[in-house]
Amino acid sequence: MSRIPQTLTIAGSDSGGGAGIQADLKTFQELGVYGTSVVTAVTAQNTTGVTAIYPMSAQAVQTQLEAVGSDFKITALKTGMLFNPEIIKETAAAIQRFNWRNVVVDPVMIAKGGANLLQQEAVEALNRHLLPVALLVTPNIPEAEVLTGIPITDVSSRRLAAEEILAMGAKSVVIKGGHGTDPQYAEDYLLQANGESLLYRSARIATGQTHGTGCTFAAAVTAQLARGQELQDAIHTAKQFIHAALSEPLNIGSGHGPTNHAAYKTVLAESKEAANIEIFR
Ligand SMILES: Nc1ncnc2c1ncn2[C@@H]1O[C@H](COP(=O)(O)OP(=O)(O)OP(=O)(O)O)[C@@H](O)[C@H]1O
Ligand SMILES: Cc1ncc(CO)c(N)n1
Repeated sequence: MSRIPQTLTIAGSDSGGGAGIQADLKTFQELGVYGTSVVTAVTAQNTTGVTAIYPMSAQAVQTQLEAVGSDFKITALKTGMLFNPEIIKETAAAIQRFNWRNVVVDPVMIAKGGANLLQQEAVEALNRHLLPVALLVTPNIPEAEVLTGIPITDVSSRRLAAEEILAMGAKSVVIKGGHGTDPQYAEDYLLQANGESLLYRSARIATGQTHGTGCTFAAAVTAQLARGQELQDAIHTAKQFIHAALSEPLNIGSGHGPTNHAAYKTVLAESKEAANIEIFR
């Protein structure tokens, strides 16, 4: 009997349900993998913004990691909001202790409304402890700029920033283009340690309902890795998943609404083209 792939998200709780742990678990479920979770912080949050952050103690994170790691066979995991250096260190230590592979690091820093989800002094800890154990790092453009100190203004500075992130020890990086300035396309740029690069391009959807796009994208990559897909294909599926989730908005909340995590399955069931994603080498 083949067992369901088991995954883990180490992230913050979003009471609004569109980002963080909630987005991750919904995405895992939609893609047919079993999701476990380690909560790093509880946020009071909705589509209009974050009103409070309650970080867990390092010990609370460590004991959750122990509970998951001692029982489940985790074949892929993602990290999201980690908030402070102590939580980052506990996370990196558990990854090593349990010999977890297929580690996707989403270096969550700032919520769409501007709230700081990662303390300033945690950036160095992220670079030092987590990037070296990452199979894939998934910064958006501003996060890639903070990680590297390189302003991303064109394709060559984007490449330079990606190279710098690999130099910190990550095996691959995808710089997501949601924050890009191109009105026509949303492009995600992948660079791997072997020098191979790919560009995933979709049409840019004109919508304000983008709360949790980054979490959802990284969770979809994680689910596909757990299911045995190769990295380049896992990113392709994730891009299709987020494109579908943005295409069929739920229209809930009065601010930046959440994406529709169920849309990808519906699109597949109707055997429509999931999304026209162009890939350039
Ligand atoms: N308007 C859009 N149309 C199509 N795709 C989009 C759009 N906005 C974002 N995406 C896609 O969503 C994914 C996440 O990218 P983005 O840069 O928005 O992440 P993020 O800023 O980390 O998100 P968040 O912080 O809200 O969780 C990428 O695959 C990106 O190409
Ligand atoms: C808990 C949490 N994690 C990540 C994000 C980034 O979208 C958010 N807004 N909230």
